[in-house]
Amino acid sequence: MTLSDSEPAPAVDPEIRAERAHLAASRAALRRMRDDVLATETPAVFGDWVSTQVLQQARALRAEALEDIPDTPLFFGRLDFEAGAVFEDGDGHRTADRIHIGRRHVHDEHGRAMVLDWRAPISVAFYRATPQDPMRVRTRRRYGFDNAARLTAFEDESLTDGAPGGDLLGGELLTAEIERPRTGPMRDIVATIQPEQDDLVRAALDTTLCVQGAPGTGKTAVGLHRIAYLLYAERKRLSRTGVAIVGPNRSFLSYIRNVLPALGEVDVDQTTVRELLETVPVRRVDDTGAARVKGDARMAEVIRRDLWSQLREPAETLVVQRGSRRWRLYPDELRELTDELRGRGVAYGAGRDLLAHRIAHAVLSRMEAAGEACDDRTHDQVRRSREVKAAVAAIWPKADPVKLVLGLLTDADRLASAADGVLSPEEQAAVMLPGRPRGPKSARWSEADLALIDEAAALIRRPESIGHLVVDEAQDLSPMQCRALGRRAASGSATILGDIAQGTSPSATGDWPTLLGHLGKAEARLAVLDRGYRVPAQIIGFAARLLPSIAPGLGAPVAVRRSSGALRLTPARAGSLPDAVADACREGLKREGSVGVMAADADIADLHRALGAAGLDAGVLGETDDALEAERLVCVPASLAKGLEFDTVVAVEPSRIVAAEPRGLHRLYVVLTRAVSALHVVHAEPLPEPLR
Ligand SMILES: Nc1ncnc2c1ncn2[C@@H]1O[C@H](COP(=O)(O)OP(=O)(O)OP(=O)(O)O)[C@@H](O)[C@H]1O
Repeated sequence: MTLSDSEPAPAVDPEIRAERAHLAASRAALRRMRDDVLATETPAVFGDWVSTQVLQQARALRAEALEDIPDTPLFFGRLDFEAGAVFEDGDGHRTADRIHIGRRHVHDEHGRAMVLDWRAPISVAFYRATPQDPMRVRTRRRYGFDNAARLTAFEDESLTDGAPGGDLLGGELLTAEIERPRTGPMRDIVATIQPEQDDLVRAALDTTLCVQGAPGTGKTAVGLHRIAYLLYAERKRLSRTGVAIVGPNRSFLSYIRNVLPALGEVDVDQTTVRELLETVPVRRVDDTGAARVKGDARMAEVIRRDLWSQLREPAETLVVQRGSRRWRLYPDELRELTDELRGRGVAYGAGRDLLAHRIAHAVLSRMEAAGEACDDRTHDQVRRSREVKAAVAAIWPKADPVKLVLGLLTDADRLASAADGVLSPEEQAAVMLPGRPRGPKSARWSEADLALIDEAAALIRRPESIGHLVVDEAQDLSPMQCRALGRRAASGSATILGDIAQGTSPSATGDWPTLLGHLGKAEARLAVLDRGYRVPAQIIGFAARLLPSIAPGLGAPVAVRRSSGALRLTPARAGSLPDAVADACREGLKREGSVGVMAADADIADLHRALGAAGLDAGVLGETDDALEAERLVCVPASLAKGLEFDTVVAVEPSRIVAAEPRGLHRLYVVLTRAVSALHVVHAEPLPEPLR
């Protein structure tokens, strides 16, 4: 129906009108705050181009963080407190105690808060107050918005009228948010974070957290919101040391990339383990046996032994010529210096530098004893002399991590001596590199090799640590990858997120304490999330039939949603499978949201072609970074499904997904738990046994 000029516009509730006015005023205030930042002159630091650039970059980042994202409402809630709980003016005269809560802090030109940041301590009550413990809140208000971010509704919850609160906080607006048809990349959940999640989001920076959570319990959401929270609460500390999130692959990172910017955080490194460790190009996938041995923590001992076996017994007397005089250090003295350094547990590279210093020091002591005047310059000259350099090179040769691992994995005798008593002969044979690479560039490295190179690199020089590391899908990390990540958070803390039942890598962990031990974070706080916000109960019930086989002892999440008709199984004849898949896609596309067609990786190309022939345009995940944004219908190789969600999932031929890899049942569990509204299983072969 369209309104003609003569018809009056429908009356807007005065409360909504007032809230809209506050929203508009807040938006204007945010614009002013951003303009102010942009208008500040960054002082040109005289003659210091780098400092000027740093200041300008900081200003640009601040301005970017204050950008108003048009389809993201600036506030989403309001708390009305008991009078005097929050604000009190100078005369002791109490004013209205009301705060609007939003994604960032907004103030007017007098500095008065118009919207308070959800991360501020006072906002905690929005997420935790209940009628049993109202935290001085009288009323909690939540807002509803249309797709254009126009405020259209609100919902008040009285915390003082004695009515018992529900199990979940958020009432109908929460239900609407959870049931919202999914399209494109992930969104933040800042308006509806639940108490059990908020408790993890706001854990102190020094706490290393490990969250085991079934599919859809909000682990990724918790990890992202925790980053935003920590950057707010500990901005000073973290601006020096940094924050990073490590996800399983690029498609996943692309799926989550909008969440932190929507929360005003634009300066977080989002990466994969492979990218983090990639010092040589990866050109090969290891077979399961090799990957398992290379990922085993025993490899650390093999590498350590090989590196240190390069030290040589001092055999020759060092003679340093200074003017007409010669100064000697005998092999015994050199051995003593070397042993002392080794005993101190220094990194290999640092030990090498220190040896040169120690030798120079010993020579100088001799010179001084003979009455020569020495100073720092003399020390430097001796340390850098040809003779001292040659002695250090002979005793403590330079080491290169890539060459070390290449040498170890291409020379069976060298490996045998480093791995003696650590790896069995079969295990040693399994890790050897194929072919006869002539050098690091011609070797065909695998992803598991990267962690070995990183181990060697860290033994030579310890890497810098970052302030906080969030690792998602951590159950798939090998012990060697854990060590690599743990080193990067050695002086910081970490948030480790995962689900043992979704472990698909050859080295996937069977329990968290072991993995945390490899990370060097044995003291982590272990938490469990078990309320599922994504997958409807019927689908979870179906997928959970796999649990006794893949993760005995782990339960299914308690689904927050039921949706009738969410699960469909369609048996098809072999020849008509593509038609049945196309029909299922058409069915899914009738709804509002995204449709993910998931199949064994090897079947995706054929499936994509068949859909095209049936007149269905589909993207292929992994081929382009924006497949999730560009298309509503996306073909998803099973190996890339982890962490993602689609409104409808069409799971094609489960038995082939299972047969494709050793942990195929785990992979199938991941695939079956990606659907928000509907799961349609299409198969010509019999379903895997637990699903029959
Ligand atoms: N408190 C909440 N309010 C609204 N939506 C939520 C809430 N918690 C989680 N969700 C939604 O549930 C879905 C699943 O969340 P998320 O991807 O973080 O789960 P996960 O535990 O990482 O799942 P998986 O292990 O399957 O990858 C997302 O769409 C997320 O937005």
